[in-house]
Amino acid sequence: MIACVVAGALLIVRYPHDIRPFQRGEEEAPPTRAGSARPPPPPPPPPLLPRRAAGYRRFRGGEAVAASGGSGPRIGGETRRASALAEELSEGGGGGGGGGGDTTNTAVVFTTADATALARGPGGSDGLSRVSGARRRAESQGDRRGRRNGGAGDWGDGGFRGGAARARKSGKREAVNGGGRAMAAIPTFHMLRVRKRDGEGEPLGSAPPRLEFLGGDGGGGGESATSAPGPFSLRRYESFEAYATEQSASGNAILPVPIVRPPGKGPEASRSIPLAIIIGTQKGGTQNLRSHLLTHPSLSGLRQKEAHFFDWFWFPSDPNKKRHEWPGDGRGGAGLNPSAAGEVLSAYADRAMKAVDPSKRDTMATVESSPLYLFFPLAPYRMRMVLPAARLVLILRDPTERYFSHLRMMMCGTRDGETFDQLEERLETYFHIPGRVKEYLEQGEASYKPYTPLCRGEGARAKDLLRCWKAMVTHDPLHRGLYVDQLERWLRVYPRSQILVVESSEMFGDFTGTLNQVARHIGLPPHDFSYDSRHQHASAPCERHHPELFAEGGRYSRH
Ligand SMILES: Nc1ncnc2c1ncn2[C@@H]1O[C@H](COP(=O)(O)OS(=O)(=O)O)[C@@H](OP(=O)(O)O)[C@H]1O
Repeated sequence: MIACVVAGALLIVRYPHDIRPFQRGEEEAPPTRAGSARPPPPPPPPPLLPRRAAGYRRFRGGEAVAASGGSGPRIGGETRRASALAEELSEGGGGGGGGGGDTTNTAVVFTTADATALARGPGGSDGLSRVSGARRRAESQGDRRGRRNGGAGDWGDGGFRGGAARARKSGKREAVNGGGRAMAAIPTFHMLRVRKRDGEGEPLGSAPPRLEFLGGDGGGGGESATSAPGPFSLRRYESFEAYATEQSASGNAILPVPIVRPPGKGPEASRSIPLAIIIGTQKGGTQNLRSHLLTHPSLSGLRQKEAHFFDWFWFPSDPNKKRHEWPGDGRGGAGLNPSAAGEVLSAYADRAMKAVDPSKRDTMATVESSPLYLFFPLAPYRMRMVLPAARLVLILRDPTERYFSHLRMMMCGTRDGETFDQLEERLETYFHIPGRVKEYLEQGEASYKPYTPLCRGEGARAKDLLRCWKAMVTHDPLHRGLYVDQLERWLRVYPRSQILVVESSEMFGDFTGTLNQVARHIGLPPHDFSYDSRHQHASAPCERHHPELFAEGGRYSRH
């Protein structure tokens, strides 16, 4: 019995399956029999692409149409969820009602797996066989571990272990690169539009999901889009606690943005919390958007672009607290009382409002942008606890474009004294990046399964979401493009009306138009924005360090 328990515990330590959002079906690996000398069998390789047929026939609400306007192929169960979410995102909220007929075009972002299905075409199996081919090649290298871990990825042993890293270390780069040569182009078509047909859509869920760890009134998720937040105003409060008290009494009503000046201190000590928060996506054009918004006369600047207050980089001042603990995380649904919320807001103001532009000190309203918020599973819940009326802005970029932008950024990021080889090694260890990019993406697709309901926030508690996070982040550049799951979590806690979703491509095509749209959403008075290309923060210059790696056929090329 004891041996059994120990063996079971070892299994859990070796393969902490409950932190693998995509692999929960495998989590019940049978424990070894007590007394057996044989080591526990390795877990089966992760399944190939998720089965698609089941959900999709039931989806009658939307016809996937390629952004180019052509009829798209029929796509699977995950898409159904994405499409249902799209309805939620569409003007007027989710559900089958509402007039307009065949008119609603909604930005939807599909997963890489969906994109593979698209690339494959209706009824085709090419994508699957390509992935299988890669696995077979890995097997033929005779490296079982490479097959298990490198062929499709493995979340065990404290992180994603890639065959690429191992093959590279053991000089077997062929094992990694060889598969890439035979593969077809990476599907790049990850963003579609869904044409919703009147009355046929299946809503995401008519009842708002109950928030189990946030507590309170169950959050705003599932509420239909009612009114836009409206113009913002500023009000001076004695303390953030006073603001939090009023906020908690007023439910989700949008209160004036609080300005608090600590007693006995001068105006330079005044703080306010940001008026609006750009929550992502990383590499979506967030810096450019924020920089331009801050040219608005009603807004002040911040020293840091990213406050990282609600995410992993939250550093509590109390050294006894673990870094990842955030006030309220462990309260099992009790949420925060106004006094605790006041403290949190004060810390947020300190952090986000560090260096207000002196010439604009009277304005005291600003915009924060931390693109990690979208991806960090606890961020929506944390934010909702203290900022139920936040005005959120979300920029979504084609996941493939986003991925390559992310990659270019990382490949520029050598630390002091670090050689490029060392940088590659480091990224390999953390994110399993090198090897051929094509293969990396295909491996990601091969191992992709839709997030579990838990990792999408259904019934999740803080500790569950932290586990999900640890699994996601090991494959960060790929997973950040899986927007559906990320959005679902936000929509559980914030009403649709508070989240403005902008597509990068549209923003890049009409920047001032987007600025006006965002300004309206966050309640700024109209302003004649002009575009300044110096704020773009393009990562292209980094490519120049190693153009051969990014050129066609190079290690980081798209083809
Ligand atoms: N106007 C316009 N036109 C075209 N492209 C634009 C524009 N504004 C921002 N960008 C591109 O957005 C990428 C940077 O995104 P972020 O600022 O969100 O990056 S970060 O998350 O803050 O690191 C970065 O993408 P890449 O150059 O592809 O890496 C920027 O070039």
